[in-house]
Amino acid sequence: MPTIDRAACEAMDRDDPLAPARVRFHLPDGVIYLDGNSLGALPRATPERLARLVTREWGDDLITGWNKHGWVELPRRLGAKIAPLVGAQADEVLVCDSTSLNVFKLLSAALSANPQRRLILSDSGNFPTDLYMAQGLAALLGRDHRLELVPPEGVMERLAEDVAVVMLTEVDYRTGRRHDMAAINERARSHGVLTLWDLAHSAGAMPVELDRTGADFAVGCGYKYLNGGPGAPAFLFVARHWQDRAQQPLFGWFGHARPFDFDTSYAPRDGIDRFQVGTPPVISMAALECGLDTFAGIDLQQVRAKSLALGDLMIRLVEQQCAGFGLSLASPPAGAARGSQVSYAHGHGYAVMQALIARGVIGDFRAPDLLRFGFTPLYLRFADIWDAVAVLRTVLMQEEWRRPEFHQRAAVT
Ligand SMILES: Cc1ncc(COP(=O)(O)O)c(C=O)c1O
Ligand SMILES: Nc1c(O)cccc1C(=O)C[C@H](N)C(=O)O
Repeated sequence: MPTIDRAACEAMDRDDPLAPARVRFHLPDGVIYLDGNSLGALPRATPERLARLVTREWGDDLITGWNKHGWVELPRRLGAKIAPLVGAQADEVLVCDSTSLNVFKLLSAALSANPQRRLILSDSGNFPTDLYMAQGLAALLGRDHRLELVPPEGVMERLAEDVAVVMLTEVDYRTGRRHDMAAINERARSHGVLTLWDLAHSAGAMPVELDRTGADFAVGCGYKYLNGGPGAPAFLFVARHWQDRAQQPLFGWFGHARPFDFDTSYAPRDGIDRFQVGTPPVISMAALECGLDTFAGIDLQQVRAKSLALGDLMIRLVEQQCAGFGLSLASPPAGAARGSQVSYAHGHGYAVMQALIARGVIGDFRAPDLLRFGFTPLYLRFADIWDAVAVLRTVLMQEEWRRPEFHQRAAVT
């Protein structure tokens, strides 16, 4: 295979139809950001929008802001902006709560919709909070409810008549391995199993087709590829036909049909709105809206094509520049089986990542030994991948990771 040089990467940038989107973001000088799969970059519009919201809408308009500025409609308005990113109708998506909480709400709703069965199926690579939520819910419900874990490659085979709901994260947070959502939804449907998808590592990074593939329920994060800022509210999806049939377990007043009647008995709103619980976090929602607006006019097929091209480039350059330094590819080499990240195992993975970060290449580390590099097609350039791999080569060749300060574990990795 011919070697690739920086000029070839620059040529790819010149041909990139998404290159103009980079100016929509604030990106600090001297940093190559390969962690947008954990916390997306700051959209340029966000600071001014938040300043206006705080000083004018809250500062000057006080409580009247709820009606004057449509704060109460934010969960639906933002849901409608996420809907096209995940292949849903506008009235099937709601922005609210955290991903963890939404997993709990929708898992409980799915169990209520499949009452003859008690088993929640997931895979052993799923993100821990999803599994914890399932364990907590099973403990709360009792009556033989339980969570069963199988290896990711064993999910299809385990879908059978005893499973109530299969709960999966489409793209594995550690390796980037991608489940075949269409095939799993189809097999689940044929066995009467409901589906709950976590799209934390999919939404905004690739097209998702919830309706077309017949997904029942889904959740996702606002702070990763959707660029909503640290702790941004999450979203949930409930297929139309379940909205008035599946029981939302948390009876909050924002899910009430007439919250300002202050009735002492709960009566759910129609449709997706019953999945709201309490007051929407208006400031965080405004930041998330700026993140969603970075997708205006963006073609998701182009996002996917660029995401895979960035990943393929990284894999080729690491082979070319970093062979013999103890890295082994932990992600599927074939793009179709991968999300928007590439991971490598290394015996000193944590320290290698700290050394990279010290040189301005920000990825992250996932225990026990994975270096994780995420690709956000709206603001990454092909030349950034070249530069990041050059730094990785230096760190490995000069064994910079041996420095003691790179071995001290931080609280958040
Ligand atoms: C797949 C997945 N689900 C859920 C979460 C987190 O959920 P929460 O925002 O509730 O912390 C993450 C990342 O933190 C994740 O990667
Ligand atoms: N949510 C996070 C946080 O509060 C602190 C640090 C990282 C995160 C993450 O999002 C981690 C991420 N879900 C992952 O894929 O590992």
